[in-house]
Amino acid sequence: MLHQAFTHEARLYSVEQIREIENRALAAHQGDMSLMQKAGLATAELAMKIGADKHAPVLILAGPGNNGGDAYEAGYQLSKLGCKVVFVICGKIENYSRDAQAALQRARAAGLEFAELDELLNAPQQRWSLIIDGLFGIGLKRSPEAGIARLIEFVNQLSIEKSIPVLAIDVPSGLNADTGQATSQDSAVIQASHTISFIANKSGLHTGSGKDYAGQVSISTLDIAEDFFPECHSYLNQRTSLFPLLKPRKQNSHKGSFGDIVVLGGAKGMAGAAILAARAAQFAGAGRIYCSMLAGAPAYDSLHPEIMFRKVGEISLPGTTVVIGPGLGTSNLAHALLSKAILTAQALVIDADALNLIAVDSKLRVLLHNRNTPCIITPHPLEAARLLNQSAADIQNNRLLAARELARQFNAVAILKGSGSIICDPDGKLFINTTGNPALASGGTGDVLAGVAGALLAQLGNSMDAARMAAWVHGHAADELVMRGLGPIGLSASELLPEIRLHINKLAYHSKTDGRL
Ligand SMILES: NC(=O)C1=CN([C@@H]2O[C@H](COP(=O)(O)OP(=O)(O)OC[C@H]3O[C@@H](n4cnc5c(N)ncnc54)[C@H](O)[C@@H]3O)[C@@H](O)[C@H]2O)[C@@H](O)CC1
Ligand SMILES: [K+]
Repeated sequence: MLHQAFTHEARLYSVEQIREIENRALAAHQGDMSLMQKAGLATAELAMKIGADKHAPVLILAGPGNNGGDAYEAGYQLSKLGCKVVFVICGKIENYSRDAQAALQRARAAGLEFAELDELLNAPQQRWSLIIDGLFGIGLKRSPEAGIARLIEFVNQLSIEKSIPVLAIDVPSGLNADTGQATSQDSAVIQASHTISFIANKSGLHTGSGKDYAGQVSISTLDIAEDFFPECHSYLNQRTSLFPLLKPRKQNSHKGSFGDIVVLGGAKGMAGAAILAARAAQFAGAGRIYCSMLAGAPAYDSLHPEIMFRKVGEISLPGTTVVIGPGLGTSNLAHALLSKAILTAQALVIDADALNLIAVDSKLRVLLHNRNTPCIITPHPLEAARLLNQSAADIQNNRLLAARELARQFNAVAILKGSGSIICDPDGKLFINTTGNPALASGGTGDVLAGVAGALLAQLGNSMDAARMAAWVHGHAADELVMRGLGPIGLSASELLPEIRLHINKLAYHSKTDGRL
């Protein structure tokens, strides 16, 4: 799919790329307003929509860089709209850029109110209609020091206690716009209800801790023309770009048309994992589903007798899509099955213990790397850490980099699971998934994802398309169930299955709106 097919909201740029776009746009300066004035105006307009009103003042935090400049412009515009604003200046203003200085002067000349940080911290009873965070944006370099960290914590607490919306300018202060992590483990980050981000969308707002801090994200390009934006390689994985992938089924089709899935897993005590993956493949539309369990297969699955159980040694893999890993264990038999699957399966989804086996065996790594048939790997951060010989914290500190490395080293499409799952191919093309919630943080949901990915891989033939659709539909099913009050607490992996089926059908058969069949 071409870069142009994605909206500005769906394209994700790195801070380095955004700096380049900004510099070129500044050099080509067009129109009467500076980029900072446009950023301020866009912030003020959104502020009016989400809570700024004339009955209680707006608290505006302005930091030591251009993010602070945006904050002055926003306050100035809000005052023109009749709102009372109170600024708190944080950090030195001597190093302000020309635009930020001009913005501060404009706010001062308009007679707007400025308060000292201590006054604010000592007046927790003051009512605010909205808090605007203009402390740090993409220029954050280190953890906010003690004074500012205290302010961030104060604002976070105040906004929760008094239900005050918090609008972050560009990036919630303290969050790394590329990685979606705080600068260090316990450093303070603004907890925004909304973020208005400028020039382009940023990965860090959508993965790792980003979703927790950014709230609802909107993008303003500041009217920078399309030609200033280079091709990008990272996108949001949204419903609209999944539509064309799954075609309505032909009348003249049969069960052989939609692929044979073989689930390999289910060592002693873990049989349920393989059954969940097999059932998920059924609900996601595979033609025939076989399941081989190391613990010994039951005669049939009484809830889904359509699943066919075979003894481990009796299953033929060529021509099938193999989902290997759910409950597989790391025995010698598991290892032998994995080598066989890598060598002979037509397409592969590798999950859970199968990934753990690959992590410690260089021969399996080589076999996998040398495959040239479709393959999806689905590690969670700990499995990714084992595969890349890093810690889970290293993976989370730069999830995009980790996903790219996984896809490259293992020559597969990687789904790095977690909040804002990342789907990446070996060429580095990357999508951040937009669906999912904490309901998915329970046992069995990974087995379901693997089964769905297998079924979609068998139907679509393309690993990236299948991985994107599987991640999206899996998360969307959980979102829909939570909306109906069936989670996040206590949602079981099995309950995802009919919901996943519903949304796969909607993707294949529906108009672009989320209408009914
Ligand atoms: N240049 C422009 O005209 C535009 C700037 N924009 C805004 O400008 C922001 C980027 O501006 P800057 O590059 O000035 O960066 P920031 O405003 O994000 O912050 C950088 C400043 O904070 C200091 N700093 C960084 N981390 C710190 C810490 N932990 N404790 C204390 N001080 C710290 C830096 O030394 C520097 O002075 C964007 O996020 C966006 O909000 C956008 O509005 C687009 C237009
Ligand atoms: K900010």
